[in-house]
Amino acid sequence: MTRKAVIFDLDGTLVDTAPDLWRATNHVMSECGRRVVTLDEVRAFVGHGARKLIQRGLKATGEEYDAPAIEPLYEKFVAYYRDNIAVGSVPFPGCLALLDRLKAEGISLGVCTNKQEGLSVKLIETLGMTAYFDAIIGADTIGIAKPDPAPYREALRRMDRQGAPSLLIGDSETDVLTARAAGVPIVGVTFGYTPRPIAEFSPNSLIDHFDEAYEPIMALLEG
Ligand SMILES: O=C(O)COP(=O)(O)O
Ligand SMILES: [Mg+2]
Repeated sequence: MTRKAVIFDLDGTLVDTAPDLWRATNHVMSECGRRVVTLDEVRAFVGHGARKLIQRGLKATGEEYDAPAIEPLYEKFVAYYRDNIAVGSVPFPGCLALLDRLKAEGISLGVCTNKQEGLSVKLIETLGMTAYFDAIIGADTIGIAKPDPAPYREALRRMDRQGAPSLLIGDSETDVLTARAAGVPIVGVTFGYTPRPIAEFSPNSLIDHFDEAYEPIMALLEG
């Protein structure tokens, strides 16, 4: 059996979660008497967890709140999002076919996200994707978020793939920095959420669609 591992970012990489993150953000914005934010705005706010997403929404629509004042908004956001986690969220085109193909090769698959672990597990379950993954690590799993490499390494540890050839697939600068810090290659996807195109951060490989992902993944895992 191969000892290889592929670890995926979640928001903007495996799953197009923006529609539901957008609704949850506007739920909180309206509580604060703010204007509605657009879907494109929310796509640029994602990447550093829900607290940062809310703070960016507040900044775009008026005054920012200080950290303690974000907490009740965060609670409201999470409660709403948990109940509406996959209303409009779907895996990106070609995602499931790629996961099937990698799994058929015996490659261990994991998730390393800055979303909360509980929300990530619920989203993946709701979309019927649980069986693909040997580990799902969120920002709160070990209390350390990407771009620190610790959550990536924790995913490998739980997958029993420490020291094995592995790589990260992600959509943002955070993912590129995480992979660099972990000393592994990064495949960037161009269809995700990032204020600056991921190409600017020079990922080892860049794909526009999951149909293009298999060959570069296998080549990078061969090293
Ligand atoms: O929840 C976020 O802000 C980011 O999540 P991701 O790390 O899966 O892109
Ligand atoms: Mg992402």
